[in-house]
Amino acid sequence: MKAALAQQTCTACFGDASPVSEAEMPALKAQIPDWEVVRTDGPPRLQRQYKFSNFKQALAFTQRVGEAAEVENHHPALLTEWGKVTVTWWTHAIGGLHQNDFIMAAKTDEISEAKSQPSQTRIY
Ligand SMILES: C[C@H](O)[C@H](O)[C@H]1CNC2=NC(N)=NC(=O)C2=N1
Repeated sequence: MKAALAQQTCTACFGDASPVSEAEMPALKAQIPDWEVVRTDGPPRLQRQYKFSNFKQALAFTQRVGEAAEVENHHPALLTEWGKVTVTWWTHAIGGLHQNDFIMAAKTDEISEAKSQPSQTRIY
């Protein structure tokens, strides 16, 4: 069996890479059930909103997702608000959805499930 999406790594993606086909979509989508495929306004995108109890936690989550994006060289749109973060994944190079977007959506879910880091102790 293929490794779970969250355990996979992104492949380098260029303009000639194949987008995920309509036939492949259901099996991938089933692994990230809380994500929505948004098809309005431009390329199809994967989108999910995560809830938090304050701005600080939302910002810390945003930072962790950003760090994962840098590791994989695949970057989301992140909207950080009081108590919520909206994460949107798509592949700019192909103007659509690539396997990388599904991998990163699964990794984002894992980050949200990980115990949050204790906040830094202030020394001043
Ligand atoms: C040059 C660099 O590898 C590319 O611009 C990467 C960076 N991060 C990216 N992120 C996303 N979401 N799509 C891309 O096509 C993309 N391309």
